[in-house]
Amino acid sequence: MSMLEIENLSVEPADGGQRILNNVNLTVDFGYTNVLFGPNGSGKSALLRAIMGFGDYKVVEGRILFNGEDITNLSVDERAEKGLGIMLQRPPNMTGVKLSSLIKAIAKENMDIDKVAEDLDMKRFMDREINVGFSGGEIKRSELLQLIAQNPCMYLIDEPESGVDLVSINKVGTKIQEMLNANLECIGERSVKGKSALIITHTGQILDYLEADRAYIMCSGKIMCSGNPRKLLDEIKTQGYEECIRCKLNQI
Ligand SMILES: Nc1ncnc2c1ncn2[C@@H]1O[C@H](COP(=O)(O)OP(=O)(O)OP(=O)(O)O)[C@@H](O)[C@H]1O
Repeated sequence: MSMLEIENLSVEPADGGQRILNNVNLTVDFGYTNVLFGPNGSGKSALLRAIMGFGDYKVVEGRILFNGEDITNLSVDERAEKGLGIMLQRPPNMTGVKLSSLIKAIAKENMDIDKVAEDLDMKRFMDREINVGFSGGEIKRSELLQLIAQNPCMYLIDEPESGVDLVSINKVGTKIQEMLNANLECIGERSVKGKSALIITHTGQILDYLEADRAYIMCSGKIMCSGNPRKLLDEIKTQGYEECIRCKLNQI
């Protein structure tokens, strides 16, 4: 059994429209960090949002298993209680809500969140309204702080490096790896010490700071292949995503 198992998942927009994900199969084993590559509009964010259970998508086929349990029809908060957490690509502004208030509400007792805030250079943002006027890098670091505060067993991370300078990518990537390695029991009904992650990355820059075990390539809402993250990234850099179809033929 893996921590996360996506079985034959097909997803459509909740308000109707064309299918976004088609028969997606993907797993993340206990203690593994997997990455997801794919061109713009291929369905990567939709997959992460569907795993977390956001209402903008409806599952029309397949299922999502977490720690062996079918969570396909659970609400977002039920999934969060079971140990899933997400760092969004474009989180909304939360006018009127200070970052410190949200962190206080969500932080788990066993988490030294002051230290995390300091390491992410977020202490000076604690009295500010969440994301209001934040730069691209500040939004990412704030999102990561919120994710870590919840201490989930499974980190779903959408493009941690987009719009982020090299120093911030270093901070974000290093902190993700540190938290994944931390010998700290994460939340969920089946608490485990080995946390797992599924990370969307376009450039692969984050791979300079964290160890990824397996990569998947998604094109047009389908998983085309999987394999060694560095090897697949090199193939994308030299041959582009057009090779996805050929890749499908050589599927691992
Ligand atoms: N609610 C929705 N209604 C209609 N179409 C949608 C909806 N959400 C996503 N889509 C479409 O589904 C496709 C996949 O979107 P998604 O955001 O998952 O792509 P992505 O791979 O994360 O792209 P990027 O790398 O640009 O962030 C896109 O063509 C997008 O326009």
